[in-house]
Amino acid sequence: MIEPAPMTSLAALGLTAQGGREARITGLSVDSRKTRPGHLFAALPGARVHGAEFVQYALRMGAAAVLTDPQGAALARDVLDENPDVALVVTEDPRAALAFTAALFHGRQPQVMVAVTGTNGKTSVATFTRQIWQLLGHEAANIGTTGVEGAYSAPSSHTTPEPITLHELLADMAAHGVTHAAMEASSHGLAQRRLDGVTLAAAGFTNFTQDHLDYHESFEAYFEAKAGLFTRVLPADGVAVINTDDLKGWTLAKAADERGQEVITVGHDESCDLRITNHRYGATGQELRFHWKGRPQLTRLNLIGGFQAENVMLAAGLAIASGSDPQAVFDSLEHLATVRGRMQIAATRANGAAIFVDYAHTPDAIATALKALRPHVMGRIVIVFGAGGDRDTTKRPLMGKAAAQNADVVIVTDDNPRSEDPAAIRAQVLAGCPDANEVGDRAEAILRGVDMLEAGDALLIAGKGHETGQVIGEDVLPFDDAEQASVAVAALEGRLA
Ligand SMILES: CC(=O)N[C@H]1[C@@H](OP(=O)(O)OP(=O)(O)OC[C@H]2O[C@@H](n3ccc(=O)[nH]c3=O)[C@H](O)[C@@H]2O)O[C@H](CO)[C@@H](O)[C@@H]1O[C@H](C)C(=O)N[C@@H](C)C(=O)N[C@H](CCC(=O)O)C(=O)O
Ligand SMILES: Nc1ncnc2c1ncn2[C@@H]1O[C@H](COP(=O)(O)OP(=O)(O)OP(=O)(O)O)[C@@H](O)[C@H]1O
Ligand SMILES: N[C@H](CCC[C@H](N)C(=O)O)C(=O)O
Ligand SMILES: [Mg+2]
Repeated sequence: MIEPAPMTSLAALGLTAQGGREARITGLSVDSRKTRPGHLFAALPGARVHGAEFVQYALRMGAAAVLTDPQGAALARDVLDENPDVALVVTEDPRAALAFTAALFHGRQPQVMVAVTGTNGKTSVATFTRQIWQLLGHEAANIGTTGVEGAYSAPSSHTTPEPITLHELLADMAAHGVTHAAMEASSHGLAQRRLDGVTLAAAGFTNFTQDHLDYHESFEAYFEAKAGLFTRVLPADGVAVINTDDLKGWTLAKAADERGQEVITVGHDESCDLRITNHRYGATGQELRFHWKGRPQLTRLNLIGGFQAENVMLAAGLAIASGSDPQAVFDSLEHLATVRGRMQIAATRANGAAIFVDYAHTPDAIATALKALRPHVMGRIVIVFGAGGDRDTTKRPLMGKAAAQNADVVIVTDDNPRSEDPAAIRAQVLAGCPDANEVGDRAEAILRGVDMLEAGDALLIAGKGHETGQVIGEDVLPFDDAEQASVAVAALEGRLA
């Protein structure tokens, strides 16, 4: 990683400490266990505990300053009174302050940045945007669930990295010549102000359906978090690129317009700036006809699923919104490659039946993925899926229902049970699809699914996409759906020793 920028006084970071006290800041931390001498420790209100409880440990590790909210200042008052040399910055929204502080501390980001939010499609849109930029000759990367990919590679533990990690990363990307970056804005990331310090040229919205109701209080709170990308993070001179096939898109387009942002609408409606008019589906891709500002365009996409065409259109809109030439963008689309684990053809049986791996892990995504597969498939569609442990429990029966309504054969299995009893999770899913087959072991479920395939049939293995592990309790066991699909085909067709 690069050396921090030389702006290390609190004032240079835009912060004012109580009593005007100054401090020389050598770094930033939110976790007392990672605090180092001279750090500004951000004591943030948490879901479980207030970070101010750890101020005493942060000071023991050598913190020179503390950033917190009034509640945190009260909680840590005794320990701060005993350490009068430590500068204390109190603000109503310390997460937002931390985001701007991290941006100033690290000082650089790729010149052109865009972000995309929505329940489903963020990784796909960010990846397609990066691919378009690369095809146009830019040094580009995407940041999100699958890590940092493109002209710069790094693993990531979050879909939207935390501000300190994020700005350290962006500065390093810029130092390595990355000029264009597309990032995912998760609802957690937006609610926690993780990307408030990023300067965006454009922001995109895909769609809004159920997920994460374990974290957000209500549907409205979940939507408000997403809307923050347009109402708070994207500046007034930024461009909002919005899929209006989802009615919530119109609400966001109005909000963006009211802030003075230019709006590019994407979708099937006649009024859309980037309007999809026709798809023709084949076994390995689709042809797409669309209009840009009323003028027709034709392209072939080597991608499965009508929704991937919508994601491509949103990515094209983001590239145009951030300065690329529209015709050059449209000409690049036929070269786009499948996003790992998103409607990816993982294996094919000797009889031609194809096996797809997809990351659908919400009720809407399961329904969408199955419906999207239908026009590419002449025979039956079999689905193998489960629901993750320690996540929104209310989505489980709805995922089961979506599978039963849209597939011909349903096999319910395990998907990252984490700390929960896998059989109990399966039972909750099965409540929505009582006629389904239940096979707990995911490898066996995939084998059974593959075994059922006759000529013209297809198998959709949903939920894990690019993931390479199955999380059971505290253990992560190696597991890769695409690899298991190949193993199953080889085993059934006698190609294994
Ligand atoms: C639910 C959630 O988002 N939690 C985030 C939140 O943690 P929290 O509020 O539970 O923190 P807490 O445990 O109560 O602790 C409060 C504070 O004390 C600090 N602390 C704690 C212990 C200690 O010894 N010392 C110390 O300083 C913590 O660093 C924290 O700042 O604030 C922490 C940092 O301030 C984040 O690391 C943490 O993300 C956790 C790791 C996480 O798993 N988040 C996931 C759910 C997430 O963000 N997912 C989205 C994608 C979702 C999707 O779209 O699929 C993502 O963008 O990745
Ligand atoms: N535009 C879309 N509309 C509906 N469903 C979609 C759309 N795009 C993707 N999906 C479904 O959602 C799944 C996840 O796609 P993707 O990884 O692009 O979304 P994401 O928003 O990044 O998800 P996450 O919240 O996990 O980061 C896909 O595998 C597919 O099943
Ligand atoms: N980012 C999502 C991914 C879910 C993927 C699925 N395999 C699961 O474990 O539920 C989450 O953490 O909720
Ligand atoms: Mg994602």
